[in-house]
Amino acid sequence: MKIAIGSDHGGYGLKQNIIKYLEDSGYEYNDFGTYSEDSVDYPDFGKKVSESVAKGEYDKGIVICGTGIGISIACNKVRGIRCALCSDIYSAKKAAEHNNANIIALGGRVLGQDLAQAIVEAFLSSEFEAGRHERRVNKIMDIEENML
Ligand SMILES: O=C(CO)[C@H](O)[C@H](O)[C@H](O)COP(=O)(O)O
Repeated sequence: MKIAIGSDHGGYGLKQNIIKYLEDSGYEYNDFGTYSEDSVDYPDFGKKVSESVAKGEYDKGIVICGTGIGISIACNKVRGIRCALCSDIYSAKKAAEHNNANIIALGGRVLGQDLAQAIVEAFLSSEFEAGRHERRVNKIMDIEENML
């Protein structure tokens, strides 16, 4: 599985920790930045990760800002992206199983490193269950296709 990961300065520290987890777990990944704690704008990094996932270059994405809110909003503006902001393991698992989320957003100023790693592990190791959930996800994508 190929993973795209990105953050702003508020998520930089947690991103480095998650990258270590990805490496230790044998995931292939690309780090779209940011590459320091210098102040940057989270939409720039949400866009890079989202476009790479939407194009099919990566299977799933991980994005991190201070709260996870701003970068998740930005990601969800990209056609084909279903980005789920998660602060617990159950939601991360269900984001994959029920919502077919292709990006998870985390709050670098919200989560401890161990919990964040467990959330990422739940998201990456869970698969879409389809069935009744497929109908609902299709309705979400219909909204995107027919936006005003
Ligand atoms: O979600 C966010 C904004 O909606 C993020 O937390 C940003 O990382 C945060 O806004 C950055 O704030 P800063 O004061 O510029 O570090």
